[in-house]
Amino acid sequence: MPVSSQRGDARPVPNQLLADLSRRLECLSVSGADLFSATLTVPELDGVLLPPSLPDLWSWLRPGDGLALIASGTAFEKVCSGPEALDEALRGLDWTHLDLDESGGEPVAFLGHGFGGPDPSGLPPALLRVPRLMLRNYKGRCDLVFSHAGVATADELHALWIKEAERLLDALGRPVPPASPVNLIRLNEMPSPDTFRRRVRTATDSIAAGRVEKIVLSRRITVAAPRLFRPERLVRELAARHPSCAIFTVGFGGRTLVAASPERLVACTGRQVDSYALAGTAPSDPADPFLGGRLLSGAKDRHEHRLVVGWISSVFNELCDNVQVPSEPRLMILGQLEHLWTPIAGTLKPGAGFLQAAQALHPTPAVAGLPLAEARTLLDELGESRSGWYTGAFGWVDRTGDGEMAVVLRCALLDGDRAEVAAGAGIVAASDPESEFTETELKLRTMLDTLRSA
Ligand SMILES: C=C(O[C@@H]1C=C(C(=O)O)C=C[C@H]1O)C(=O)O
Repeated sequence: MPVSSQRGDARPVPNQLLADLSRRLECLSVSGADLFSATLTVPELDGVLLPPSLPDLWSWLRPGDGLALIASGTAFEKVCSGPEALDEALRGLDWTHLDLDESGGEPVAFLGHGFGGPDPSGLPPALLRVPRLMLRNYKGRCDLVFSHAGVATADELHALWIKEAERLLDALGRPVPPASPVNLIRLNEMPSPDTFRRRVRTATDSIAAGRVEKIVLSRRITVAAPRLFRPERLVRELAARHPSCAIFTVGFGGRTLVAASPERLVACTGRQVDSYALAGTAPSDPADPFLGGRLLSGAKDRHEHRLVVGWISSVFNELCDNVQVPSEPRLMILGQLEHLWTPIAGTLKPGAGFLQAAQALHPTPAVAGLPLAEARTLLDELGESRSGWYTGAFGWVDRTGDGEMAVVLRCALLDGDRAEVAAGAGIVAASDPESEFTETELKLRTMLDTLRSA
């Protein structure tokens, strides 16, 4: 079984890799701990950055940072009632780790959740998963992390882990050829364009009446393709087009959520934590000599952005020391779109951790509104519904509390030949229904254009 690197599907990996893994994993057995993981380095797979075709694919990529986490199988999974329950589930785990090559590579749990409230897609409100096998590539170096929940003899553990390694290596050996673009058919749209415009008007009336300062309204479209969508093909397209984004897949019950999110909810390394305020959007025209000028000098977008910066800063002031907030936003350019962007950083206070920060930051006013409670009430009154974890969060955390979660945006929920895509826009006092509609169309296009080649 020749296995080749996914960089150019060109570099063969020696066939004895599986035999070597088998030898190195001999004589390990688990007793006592809820969860047991073992990490070993695998130079033969260095440079593998893209996920292969695997059922129920879970993966997290930051192509720009040379990071890929590719999961195969499940050692431990817990469906939770919401983000708070994720924290409890993780805290309660007794997790032992054996670092066979002393590479320092920690095992990770993937975790994600929806926006909150009913989710018509039927995805669970929150999920925690530790894969049976995770391939991690960071800056070209590869390690494999094997995990198991419950007691197992050395023979049982060996058999389970080698079977999973076989499955992953076999999948990595199969190339993922690109596909020619197809036309997509729009099947349905929620709400209709006119209803969306009407909701924007009601929202600006509510803002004028002093009920809320900002509210985010969204649209969702289901499309059909003349072939089955392939998550691994969509990931390749997204990684090529948006290498600075967090690109992730969450496979569940035959469907797969795929996203290329520009918005970091939280990232944590040691005690250092940061989050992105991303709000204020305009079409990006590379031929425009005043690129970004409209956004950086526009009163409406600056106001919309300032509200998000202020809110995230106040969460950071509760949880962190040395909070750093740049005085001026930068511009984030993503294909046809540009956003106002302020990265906010701090040092976690004693007692505060990654999951606490992730919970406190969800949902930011970039995806919900301000003040939050009133915005949620108004969203319900307007009939806004969020499906398939859109505007929830997804990411990973290791046992030491290092990790990252992204806001679920620029996403598609793939189901056979169908895909559901969603996009929203922040509404403030000066918002105009037609421009907000156009903004959501542009955001939808990020995913719809890419889906044509998936
Ligand atoms: C809600 C979305 O995007 C959010 C809203 C933005 C805005 O209103 O300008 C910009 C980026 C995101 O924080 C989306 O992409 O669906």
